[in-house]
Amino acid sequence: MIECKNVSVTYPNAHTKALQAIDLTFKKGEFICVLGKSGAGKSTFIRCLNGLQTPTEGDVIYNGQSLRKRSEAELRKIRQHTGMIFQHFNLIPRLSVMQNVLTGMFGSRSSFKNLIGLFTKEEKSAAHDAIRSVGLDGFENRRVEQLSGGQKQRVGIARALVQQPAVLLGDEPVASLDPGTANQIFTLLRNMHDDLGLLTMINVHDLELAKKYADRVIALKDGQVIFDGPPAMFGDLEYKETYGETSLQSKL
Ligand SMILES: Nc1ncnc2c1ncn2[C@@H]1O[C@H](COP(=O)(O)OP(=O)(O)OP(=O)(O)O)[C@@H](O)[C@H]1O
Repeated sequence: MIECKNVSVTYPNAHTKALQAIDLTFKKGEFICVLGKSGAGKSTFIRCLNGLQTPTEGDVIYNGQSLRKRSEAELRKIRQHTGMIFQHFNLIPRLSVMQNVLTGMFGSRSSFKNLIGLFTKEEKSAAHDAIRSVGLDGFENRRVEQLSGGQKQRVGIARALVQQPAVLLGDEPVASLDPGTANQIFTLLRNMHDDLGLLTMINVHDLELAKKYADRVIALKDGQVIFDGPPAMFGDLEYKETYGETSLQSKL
């Protein structure tokens, strides 16, 4: 479904590569967590998968289509069914929950319709359904700035849902949340993943979340893949190699 072929990224003026020759294939139905310490390349990697970041070498093949040399309009079309959720939610704080969720449909509508903010009954009904499915029934008209972090991330997930996603990407979506809320968000994501048969890929700092929810773990270090396998195989040695220190559990 998504294939990375020898993907490298070197940022302008950087001395080292943020990603180095990544060769990986991801299939529908996989729930993947990407681990790595700060600066390992996790965000760069996730952003390459939907064309937000262009590899300086190599290519990303998305459903058989190369993302290389695409115009912004072509990329928007290709990623129409790729939902993305972010650490800081990327919502519009002064707008309502409903208005924020409806922006998830922008990619499939004309710019004119988006500009005048005209939505059909069916579109509004689909947004209502998404809001209900993330547990925010009754919050439709609430301004997003009045919500808690966990509720904001639910809005972010509802916005991704109305895109009718085939792929869901998360760039540290629970890094700003307390452990209990982080678990609730991961439960919601996992249920959504299973119900819709998605390909889900999420950057996460917390190994316990990765072990609890993922089918596959990828660990990055200095822009290279140092582990790719089932969470159960990611032990103390792998932890030490990834983070450069011993896991808390093995110290206890
Ligand atoms: N826009 C940029 N310009 C220059 N260098 C960048 C840019 N974005 C990231 N980098 C560098 O690329 C490397 C990988 O960064 P990236 O943000 O992908 O890591 P990360 O694993 O997501 O880190 P974190 O967990 O802190 O978000 C780092 O060395 C970082 O400093």
